[in-house]
Amino acid sequence: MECQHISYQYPQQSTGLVDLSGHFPEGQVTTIIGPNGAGKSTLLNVLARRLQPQQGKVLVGGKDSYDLSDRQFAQQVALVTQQHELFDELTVREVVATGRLPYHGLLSQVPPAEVDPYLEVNGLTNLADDLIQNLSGGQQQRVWLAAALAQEPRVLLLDEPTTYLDVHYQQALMAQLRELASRGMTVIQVLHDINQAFRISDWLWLLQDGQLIKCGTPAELRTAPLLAQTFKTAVEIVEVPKLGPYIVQLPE
Ligand SMILES: Nc1ncnc2c1ncn2[C@@H]1O[C@H](COP(=O)(O)OP(=O)(O)OP(=O)(O)O)[C@@H](O)[C@H]1O
Repeated sequence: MECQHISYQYPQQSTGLVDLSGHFPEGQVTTIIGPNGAGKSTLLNVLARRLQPQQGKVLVGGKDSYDLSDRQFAQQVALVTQQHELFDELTVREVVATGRLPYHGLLSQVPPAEVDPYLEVNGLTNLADDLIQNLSGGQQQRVWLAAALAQEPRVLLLDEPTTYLDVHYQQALMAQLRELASRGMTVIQVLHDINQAFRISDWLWLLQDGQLIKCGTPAELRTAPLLAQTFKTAVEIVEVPKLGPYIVQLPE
């Protein structure tokens, strides 16, 4: 996936995204980081075709994303976000089955055998017949991930996927994302925890005020002056035994 000169402005807003260009390496985990209001979610929504940029293009597999039909796009790109359409009356199995709609068109046409593996791999088999509205936030998050994976996308987009997850499931999710990338999926996520972002990612995009300040490997971006300037706080990078470099925010 690649951005070419993307600019996006919300109605009556001056900020959004300003002339972003860069790529998201195939089969790798990229994390978009930056302070509040930097444009991270806006960028993810542009990549997911939920917001149409006023200028520039997003390329998916070398094609302009807007040259693909809705169905073709959904076979290429899946989004896991915190904002969900009202699916309250659906069971877990039905929600995961919605991920197969780009291949079948109607929920009733989706064979259970195409849903079961995604329930299983996300630990949802026992919850399959429960209504999604009766699940905890963390369980719901796993259902949305399972539905996105059922789309069999080349590119998986995730907005703050760890928000409702406890420490155990956060680690399990990060391991799952690494595994998906190792099998060729391009994973692009927004995370607030920069240490987690640096630890898990192959590639990082650092945004500020709607602009791409720098993209590169964790080693290239892990510099105290760059992070201090972008996040407007003093930081130090310390070496923690068994963990490696750790970014610490210093008291004001
Ligand atoms: N629906 C909207 N309408 C108008 N302006 C918006 C809307 N959503 C976001 N913005 C503005 O666009 C800018 C970027 O917002 P965005 O949510 O993309 O930032 P972010 O980096 O994801 O922030 P956060 O870390 O707080 O989630 C901000 O100035 C925000 O106020």
